[in-house]
Amino acid sequence: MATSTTSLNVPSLNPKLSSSLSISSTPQFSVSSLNFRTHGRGTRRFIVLATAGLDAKPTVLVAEKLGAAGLDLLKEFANVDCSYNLSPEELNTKISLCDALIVRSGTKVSREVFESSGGRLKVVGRAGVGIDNVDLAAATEHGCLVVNAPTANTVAAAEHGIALLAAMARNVAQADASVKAGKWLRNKYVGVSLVGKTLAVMGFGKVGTEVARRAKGLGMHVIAHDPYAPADRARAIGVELVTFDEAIATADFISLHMPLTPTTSKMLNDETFGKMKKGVRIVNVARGGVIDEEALVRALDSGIVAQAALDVFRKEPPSPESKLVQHENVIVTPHLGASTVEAQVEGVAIEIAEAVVGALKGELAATAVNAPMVPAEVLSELKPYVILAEKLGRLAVQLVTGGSGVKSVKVTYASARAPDDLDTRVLRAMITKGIIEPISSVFVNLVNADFTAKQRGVRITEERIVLDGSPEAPLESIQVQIANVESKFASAISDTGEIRVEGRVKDGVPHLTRVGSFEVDVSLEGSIILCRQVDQPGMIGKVGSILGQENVNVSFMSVGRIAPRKQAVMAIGVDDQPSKQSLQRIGEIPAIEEFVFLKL
Ligand SMILES: NC(=O)c1ccc[n+]([C@@H]2O[C@H](COP(=O)([O-])OP(=O)(O)OC[C@H]3O[C@@H](n4cnc5c(N)ncnc54)[C@H](O)[C@@H]3O)[C@@H](O)[C@H]2O)c1
Ligand SMILES: O=C(O)[C@H](O)COP(=O)(O)O
Repeated sequence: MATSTTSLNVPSLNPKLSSSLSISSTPQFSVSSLNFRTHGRGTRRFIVLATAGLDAKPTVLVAEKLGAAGLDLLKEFANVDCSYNLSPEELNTKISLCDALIVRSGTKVSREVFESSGGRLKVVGRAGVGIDNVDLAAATEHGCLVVNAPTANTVAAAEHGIALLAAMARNVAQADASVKAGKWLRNKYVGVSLVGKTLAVMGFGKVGTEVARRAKGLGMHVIAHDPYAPADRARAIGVELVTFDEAIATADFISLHMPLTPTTSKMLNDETFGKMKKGVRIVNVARGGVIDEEALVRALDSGIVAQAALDVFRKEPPSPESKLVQHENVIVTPHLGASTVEAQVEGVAIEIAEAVVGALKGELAATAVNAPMVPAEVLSELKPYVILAEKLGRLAVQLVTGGSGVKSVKVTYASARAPDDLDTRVLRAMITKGIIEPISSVFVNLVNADFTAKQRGVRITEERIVLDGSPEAPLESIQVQIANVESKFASAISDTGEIRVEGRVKDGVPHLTRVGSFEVDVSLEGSIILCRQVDQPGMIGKVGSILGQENVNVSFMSVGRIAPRKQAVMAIGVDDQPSKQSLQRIGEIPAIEEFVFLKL
């Protein structure tokens, strides 16, 4: 049965999106724009979650206990529903009313959760490090950002690892139980010393490093195995990085600190236990799944493993009858690694609340785990190009004749920057968004852009033209070409047979500068009418007067022509949508050979 405390009476603070850039207006809380804010956090890296239309409070479901400091932060911005111990069915039902979900390790955020959310769930916040309880693939497919709190429980977990190490070596738990049972077994509980022993730290990340530091302070010889850790970081604290086999073969104690992934799953198994020093002692504050638990029982029974201290289990809570839990040489704790007052009341709670609120506001998420990381300063510089990219995608796809099928898109960036100095992932994502959103009900953001394109069979290739000259601006132009399609505006087809639109940023404003083989210049605001005509005097006036009669404001007009009195393309920017009748009258102007109305 779920316990539920809901706090909805929070101050009527309307979230303000600072420095925000709304690219399209879609319903509240739908993720459909990119917002930028530089946090001034030095070199931290960020990704963008696109969020739009936040003119009412979002709802955050907190499904596991979160520290008060975090809840207070959330309540300043959102309606907060604290509902603990939800069954999977209850979670699936509730989730469709929530914009964000915060969990710890006790809640499985499965594919069904994302499917049940009906597209409303925008952020999952994991109040801790391990994200093995969140279906990341499903989150990404649904455009849902997953953020975690990767730093605030590091010391707590490391201290728990050391606590278990010492408690195991000195039989603290067993001796405590026996004294409480009225016994006094001074000979039975003789322990082993830590000083001078070799500790193998498996996974030399944040927690592993802190465990290593502390173990060195206890006089242990520390080695570590981590295929991805830099050797100089290990050397700096006097730890040698070794191979997996060397680590397990030489260690008196093994402490596990790697994440649970398909590669690390059951990495301690019958075979690897067989390679260990007889009498090895194992501490696990990482994840239960990295050990084959049945194999560990066999290794304990055979004496290969003298003792084990376990904070985590494949299935939590483990069955009370579990042979492993009941083994006399095993001590256990109920996944307490992160559970200190310092880590939970403030640390993790604040870290995750800030990440979730920031993501809901459309700010840059520093701790996103399922989206590409793009530095804030890069995003800030690319801001107008991001708008340009989406609008070019949107224009290009509207030029495709219905039923043609968009399969092959080529994006060409012309820039004086060295290729390594231009990160185009956000631009590619926004072009994808521009192309896919007008032709489907799928909502696209930086999280799911590549996945969505792949799923719809749209192949997006990118090409760079390296220009001479000053690399002041990141880009000179962006060109979007759609191949193997017919166009409802034949003039948009380039001499090489693709639909082609090109744009650039002028004075911070995105402009359309080429359609097919015609050069134009129209700012990408409002909507655009493209007309092909025989170049002759009075055309601008004729079209302008039809629009004027309907009070449609013309923001920009530009004519691109092959040669005087030959074919020309006129691009007309309009603030409002003209009526069908007006568009029809424009089409009936004798010199006009074809025209198209495009919404931006
Ligand atoms: N018991 C708890 O309450 C508790 C608390 C915090 C963290 N944890 C667990 O500890 C893990 C580590 O946390 P962290 O903050 O140090 O994460 P981290 O990402 O900083 O470190 C994980 C390290 O494991 C390494 N690694 C990955 N694959 C490996 C492999 N096959 N072999 C060896 N090393 C490998 C990575 O390179 C990385 O350096 C988390 O994933 C989480 O599951 C548990
Ligand atoms: O991965 C983590 O951060 C730890 O396992 C802590 O999990 P918890 O938040 O459920 O205590």
